[in-house]
Amino acid sequence: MTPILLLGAGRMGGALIQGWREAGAFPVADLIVRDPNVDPAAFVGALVNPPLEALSAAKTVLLAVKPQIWREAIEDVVPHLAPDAVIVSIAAGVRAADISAAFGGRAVARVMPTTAVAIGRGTASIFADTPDARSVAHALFAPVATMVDLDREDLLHAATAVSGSAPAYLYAFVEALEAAGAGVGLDPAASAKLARATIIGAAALMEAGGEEPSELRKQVTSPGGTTAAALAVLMGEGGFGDLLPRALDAAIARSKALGG
Ligand SMILES: NC(=O)c1ccc[n+]([C@@H]2O[C@H](COP(=O)([O-])OP(=O)(O)OC[C@H]3O[C@@H](n4cnc5c(N)ncnc54)[C@H](OP(=O)(O)O)[C@@H]3O)[C@@H](O)[C@H]2O)c1
Ligand code: PRO
Repeated sequence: MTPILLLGAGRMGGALIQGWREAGAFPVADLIVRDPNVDPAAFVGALVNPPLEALSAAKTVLLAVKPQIWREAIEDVVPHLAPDAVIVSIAAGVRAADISAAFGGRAVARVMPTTAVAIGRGTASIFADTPDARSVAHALFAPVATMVDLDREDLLHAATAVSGSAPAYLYAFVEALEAAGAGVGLDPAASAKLARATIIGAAALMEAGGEEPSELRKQVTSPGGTTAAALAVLMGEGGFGDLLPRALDAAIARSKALGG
């Protein structure tokens, strides 16, 4: 399945390269990077923006450009690809059938990853047209992500809302917690330190103990105590139970729109 051609090496393509490097998954010499403004020094050892003729060596093509420009980004590439190259797209919303048609009928897998692939702790929701394409997607993401196979392509919209976008929800929560802590009198630096360490510790505890989030929540929530008072706000009317379905609906609608 190598060499791997990355069309786009921005935040997500770059995160994958970093994760593969740290996991020792694919030698950097097996990577071909095509991204017009990339600094070759960031990908030493890879073939960076080679002449189009060199792209015929690629066995796997990772489509990692913005959904809005994917068609123009592949136009001059497709005629140079090997007939049996497998396409793996991480572009939000863009349908496998459209990608396959634009790539001359080649097999396609779609993956919705998260940025933590950079440290081998990503998540990857995977859908593929064919078993071979699914195997290629598995091989790309197994070294850096927890994988979930989807048996219907339309579920990728939901997976994007629940997983691909979700790291940003957590970071927004931490930002808000830090700001709220400063708002109730903590020094901003102390609030940031407390908020970040608390969230990281809580996530680590969830991972280490294997207990349900609801059980862990109960362990923190003394009857009639401070946590119960705060959760009445966060989980009451207008709280998480209302907000998250609305947020997921918004992400899903945007994912569908990006697919055209
Ligand atoms: N970021 C995430 O958390 C995440 C998660 C899951 C999936 N995705 C998907 O991953 C894809 C990339 O997202 P991203 O966040 O990595 O965006 P990004 O940081 O903008 O990366 C895209 C890269 O593609 C480059 N590019 C532009 N035109 C190109 C062309 N013609 N050929 C090759 N490369 C080209 C861009 O260069 P310039 O910046 O110079 O234009 C940029 O470096 C999107 O489709 C997105 O839906 C992202
Ligand atoms: N980042 C991409 C977006 O915001 C896809 C999921 C994460 O559209």
